[in-house]
Order: sequence, then structure tokens, then C-alpha cells
Amino acid sequence: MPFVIAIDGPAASGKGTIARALASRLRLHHLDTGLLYRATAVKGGDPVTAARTLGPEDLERPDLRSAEAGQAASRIAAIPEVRAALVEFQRRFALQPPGAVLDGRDIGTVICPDAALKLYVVASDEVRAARRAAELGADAAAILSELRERDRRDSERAVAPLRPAEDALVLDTSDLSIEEAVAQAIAAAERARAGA
Ligand SMILES: Nc1ncnc2c1ncn2[C@@H]1O[C@H](COP(=O)(O)OP(=O)(O)OP(=O)(O)O)[C@@H](O)[C@H]1O
Ligand SMILES: Nc1ccn([C@@H]2O[C@H](COP(=O)(O)O)[C@@H](O)[C@H]2O)c(=O)n1
Repeated sequence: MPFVIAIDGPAASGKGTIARALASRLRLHHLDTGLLYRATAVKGGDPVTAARTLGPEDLERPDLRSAEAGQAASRIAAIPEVRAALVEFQRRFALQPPGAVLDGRDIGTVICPDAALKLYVVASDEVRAARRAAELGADAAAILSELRERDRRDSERAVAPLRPAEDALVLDTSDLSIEEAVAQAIAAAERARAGA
């Protein structure tokens, strides 16, 4: 049985940083599922067709990480047919041996409800905005309102809204360095692997 770790949480909380480190440390595959929604939005045209025809080249575009792509992604992510078009790929990815780490918004609740470990990564709005602003070289106040708008849309949508799975472990990274946050996640993964 592949070892699957589901990581969810609001924008810029540190999900991807933790997911990459866990995958590298535990030698698991990693999928940043937000990229699928960003690529669908940036591809343009009818979003359902874009999601159904997404190819590897769409995931390599240099403009996927922008704040605009994030906003556009959260709009098309509310369309049930877009989500449905992306489910199968994510589930197949998760089942590759020896296992995988997937990060997103609905991994623990919808995509991989049987994951061995579910982490819900959070940080205060201000900390998230400061980190993302530093990463993009952008203004923290503008980023703060962009993150809040995106989180609200992601939490309020009818299908697969952003929320912690009932059995998720909440990891608040507000006062943790990257090394401290990763260490806590690795400890949780080792407990899950040992069946504790
Ligand atoms: N514990 C931490 N301490 C300091 N900086 C951090 C920490 N965790 C993540 N970061 C930084 O915060 C930024 C956002 O982190 P990351 O991209 O991992 O978040 P995310 O939740 O995956 O974002 P998104 O929702 O956009 O996919 C990055 O620049 C990352 O280096
Ligand atoms: N499992 C997921 C992953 C992402 N989304 C939507 O995509 C937007 C961009 O995601 P990032 O992780 O790259 O910031 C996000 O705001 C969500 O709207 C999703 O719905 N489900």
C-alpha cells in the first residue's frame, strides 16, 4: 500500500515547502496540486476544456506563480466540472509506489481521504503575507488582501471547500522557521509510518 501524505491549508501557509521537504526526506513523489488549477486558469478559453486537456507543457509555464494566476485559479477552482476533470490524475499520482505527498486544499478531505497522514498547515494572515511578499518582491499590504480574498473564495465554495479533515493534524508555522516546521512534519510522518 503506497504511503500517502495529504497537506492542505490556506494560501502561502508553507504547505509546498513542507511537502517538498517531506517528499525528499522520505523519498516519495510530490505533487503541488495548486499548479493544476493555476495552469488550467492560465491556459485560457473554457476552463472545463482546459482542465480536461491539461498537458505537461501547461505545468511548465513561467507565469504560473504570479498573484494574478493564483486569483484566476481560485475562480475556476469553484467550478465543479473543473475539479471533477482533475480528480483522477491526482488520485493516480498518489497511488504510485512507494507513495506520495500531495499539497492543496482538498487533499485530505476529497482526493486522498485514506491518507496515512493529513497535515493542515496554517500561519497568521500577516505572517503569510510577509513571506509571500518577500518571495515575490511585492507589497505586503496588497498581498495580504489578495490572500484573504483567495482564502475566502476557497473556503466558501460549495464543492471541496478549504477546511481541515476531521483527522488532520494542524501545524501552525507562524512562529516556526522552515527547519522547525519541517522537523515537526517529519516527526508526524515517522509516527504515521510506524502506525502510532
Ligand atoms: N516556516 C517558515 N518560515 C519562513 N518562511 C517560510 C516558512 N514556510 C514557508 N516559508 C516561505 O513562505 C512562502 C510561502 O511558502 P509556500 O510556497 O511553501 O506556501 P504554500 O502554502 O505552498 O503556498 P500556496 O498556497 O501559494 O501554494 C515561501 O517563500 C516559503 O519559502
Ligand atoms: N487542491 C487544490 C489546490 C489548489 N486549489 C485552488 O488553486 C488555487 C491556487 O493554489 P496554490 O496552492 O498554488 O496557491 C487556490 O487558491 C485554490 O483556489 C484548489 O482549489 N484545490
